[in-house]
Amino acid sequence: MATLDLLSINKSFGAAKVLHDISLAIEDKEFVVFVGPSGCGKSTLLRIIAGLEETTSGQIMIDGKDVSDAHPVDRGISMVFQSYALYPHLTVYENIAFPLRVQKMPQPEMDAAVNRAAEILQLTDKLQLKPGQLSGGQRQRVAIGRSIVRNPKVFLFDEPLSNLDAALRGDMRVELSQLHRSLEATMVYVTHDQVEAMTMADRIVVLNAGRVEQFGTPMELYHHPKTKFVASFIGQPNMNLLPAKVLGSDAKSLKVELDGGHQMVVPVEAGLVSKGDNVEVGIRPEHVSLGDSGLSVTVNVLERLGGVSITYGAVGNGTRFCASLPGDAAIREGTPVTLAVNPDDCHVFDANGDVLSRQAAPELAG
Ligand SMILES: Nc1ncnc2c1ncn2[C@@H]1O[C@H](COP(=O)(O)OP(=O)(O)OP(=O)(O)O)[C@@H](O)[C@H]1O
Repeated sequence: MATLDLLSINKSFGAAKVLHDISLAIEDKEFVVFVGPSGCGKSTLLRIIAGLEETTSGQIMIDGKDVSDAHPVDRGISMVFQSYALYPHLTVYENIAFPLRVQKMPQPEMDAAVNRAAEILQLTDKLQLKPGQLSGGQRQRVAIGRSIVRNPKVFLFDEPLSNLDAALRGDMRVELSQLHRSLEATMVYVTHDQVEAMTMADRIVVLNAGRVEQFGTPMELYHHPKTKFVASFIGQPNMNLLPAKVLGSDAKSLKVELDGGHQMVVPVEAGLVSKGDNVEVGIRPEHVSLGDSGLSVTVNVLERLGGVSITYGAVGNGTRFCASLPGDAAIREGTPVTLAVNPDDCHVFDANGDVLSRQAAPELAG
């Protein structure tokens, strides 16, 4: 398998610049997920790695070798598409074997390679069927099988699960994670679904308008988002962002008043923020609990999922607020509740959307 390095990749389509100076070092055997909203450039970046799209400038290195000008088939990569791209008139065996037939691989070797892939993907008893006789999940596995037999240095996946229903997507997520472990392969996976990113990735690249917003492990992004964009993109339900005013600060903490009047001291450095400035305080729905003091929230909609109760309501001047409370929480639609918030769990974003650095030990600010 292989390392994959992107060095200052820029891409424009005519006058439109869609990728801005992207540099990433992806390690051998890593599962890296590119995630971001529609149009942020993730598919273009993947296609550039595959050689299906040219860069405007920058270099692509696979295992330390510059492949920027190499033909796609010479890069040692294999790509699985959202659309499966199977041949409907060929059997599963022939679909998986297709790249090996093109290479004119001898039949015994081809049988061994296809059978191994079919075994890994639990398709052994489907090899003589046509794609039309398979479920969506099985078809996607055939497409993955066609990648595996090529024994690539790097696997690329472009939204491979988006045509599947929710339950099957969940199963395929687990299968892909297991596949990654058993193949010990370097994999790059594109999705707009942050749950896929969080559950499968060793590290996630969050893209925003053609720029890398943050590159880190799922838990780094969840606990230490560098920007409001990352904070609100990672985590489900989305992080709440409450307008707040800075009342004061010292070296280690910031005192704020949230929309709705609740005041708290958050253990973050003030940086360039000072008294009177407007900031936003990020509070994850799962980081609040029913309490005697805290945020006063009117519950508009309540979704009881059994394990958790999700409430959608409003604080202060109507700012939306979502809370995820454990179990069958004792709350009712249309009634106000008080939600306790631990300042250690809060994030503060300045007017540019950048997070204020966190301090370990909170201290009261004046
Ligand atoms: N061939 C092309 N010609 C012109 N513009 C393009 C071309 N391909 C992509 N773009 C533009 O580049 C930007 C990034 O597109 P890209 O498909 O990489 O986004 P994405 O993040 O994968 O989005 P999605 O999740 O919707 O697939 C978009 O603004 C898109 O319109």
